[in-house]
Amino acid sequence: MKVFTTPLIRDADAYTIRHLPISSTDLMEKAATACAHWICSRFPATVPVCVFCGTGNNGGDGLAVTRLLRARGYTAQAWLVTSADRLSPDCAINRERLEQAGEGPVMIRSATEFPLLPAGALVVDALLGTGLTRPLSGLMRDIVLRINDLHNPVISVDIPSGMYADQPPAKDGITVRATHTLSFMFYKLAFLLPASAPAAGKVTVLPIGLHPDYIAETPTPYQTIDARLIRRFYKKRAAFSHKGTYGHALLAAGSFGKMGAALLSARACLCSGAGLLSCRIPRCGYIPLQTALPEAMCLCDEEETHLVPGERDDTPYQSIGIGPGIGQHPDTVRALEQLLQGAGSPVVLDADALNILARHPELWKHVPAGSLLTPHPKEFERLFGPDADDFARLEKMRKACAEHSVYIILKGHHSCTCTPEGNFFFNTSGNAGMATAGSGDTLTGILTGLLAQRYTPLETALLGTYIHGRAGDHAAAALSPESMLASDIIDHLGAAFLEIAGTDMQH
Ligand SMILES: NC(=O)C1=CN([C@@H]2O[C@H](COP(=O)(O)OP(=O)(O)OC[C@H]3O[C@@H](n4cnc5c(N)ncnc54)[C@H](O)[C@@H]3O)[C@@H](O)[C@H]2O)[C@@H](O)CC1
Ligand SMILES: [K+]
Repeated sequence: MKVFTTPLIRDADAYTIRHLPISSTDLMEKAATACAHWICSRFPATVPVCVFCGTGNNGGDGLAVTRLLRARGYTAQAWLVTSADRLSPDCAINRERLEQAGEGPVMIRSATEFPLLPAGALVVDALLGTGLTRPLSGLMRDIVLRINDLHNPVISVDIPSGMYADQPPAKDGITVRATHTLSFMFYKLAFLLPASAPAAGKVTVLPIGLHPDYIAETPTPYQTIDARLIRRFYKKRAAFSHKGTYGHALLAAGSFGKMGAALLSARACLCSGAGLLSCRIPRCGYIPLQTALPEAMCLCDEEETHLVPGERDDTPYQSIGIGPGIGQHPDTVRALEQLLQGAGSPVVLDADALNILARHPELWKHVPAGSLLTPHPKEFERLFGPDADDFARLEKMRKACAEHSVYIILKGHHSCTCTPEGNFFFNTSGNAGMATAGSGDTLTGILTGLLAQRYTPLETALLGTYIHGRAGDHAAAALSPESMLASDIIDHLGAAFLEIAGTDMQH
């Protein structure tokens, strides 16, 4: 799904009004109807609804939602927060409509007029939307602070009031902390970035009928990864295929005390469909790996405890994953250099392979074009230095991917893949239970397994992050986010693949 910036959303709005055609008031009615419908499908009419409105179009949405909820039998009350009486035209129309339908909004002109809410009330935040131009101050700030002090569920209309959609939060700025945000038509960039996203709570994108031509034809560097995108290139296995069809993967992983990382990535690689897997490991890992994963072949290094440069290996691997648990021994640095020099096609680099690269930037010249790097934020910082905010980091990712012709998957709640062309794909699957030891090793294994099956590096990044997250979601549903382990993610990869393959695979 495309992610548009606020100026483009406004263009989409204007284009829709011109070409459908539809009036801006009717478009607001559609948006408000979608919100009211969502509320009705989740909260019974016995729940009182308190709607806090501003004087722009976000406030207009709130006034319309109040009217629509009342029409469906809810006890809904609107408050209009304003220190002046100037309302946007559509907000003014909706104030009038609410008055005509019974009872208009109650004015709040000072924080002392903040109401005592009925017990168990649902709060709707329609104070400010994408028209935010400056940090909250004065009355608006006071009201948001009062809302944040409540213990009621808070539904933000379009975006939490006070949050910028396309720029970092202001220093000392405040924003409504929503339980749930109902975003019109698209995700906002802020919902996908760690500094702002938590305040949005759970985000639901509500279609409001913006013109499909505009959406299809307008380019944007930002997209979310979802099942629809994945199904465009997911390859079902052919009946007349053999293990060679699905590639031979090599994983260089493990050191003394960290053979678990090798084992996790190796299992994940095979469970993602690689035809054959060889594991390049130090000698100490031979018995555990062969015992725990008989499906994998082992290439043991001469050294007992860590990877060292070895003899030339001319096997034509379809993919090579390097990094889980390898440590940073000087011999391992040379082993990494040797592997990169011999690779010839894109590799997957993770964990200590990235830490070595950060300390030995001269190795960059050996990283094959199209390779996939999977840093978590700290590893990213070691590689490219610290950033002032999430947006500065996106810009740094864009430059690094272009300069080195690589794909970077910055791991996080919405893992973000950046391409050498400067496009960003945010993953939407996964959960906090995946913040557990070895979760990254499983991702490396999955990516190496997909690359072996001749998915392109971009397809590998998108399918890999998405399926890793979905497997994590299945694991969390079965075991709870607290109890699930990285190996449970691997155990649920099958459920995630079946989901993507569709129902015909399940019989
Ligand atoms: N584009 C769409 O898809 C649609 C958008 N609609 C709504 O329209 C909203 C945008 O409406 P507007 O552009 O009128 O903007 P807002 O409703 O966000 O507010 C704009 C007003 O707030 C003032 N303002 C800005 N920053 C402020 C601050 N820190 N403190 C106090 N006042 C401040 C502005 O000067 C302006 O008067 C969206 O968020 C959405 O809720 C819907 O009504 C219809 C469809
Ligand atoms: K809002």
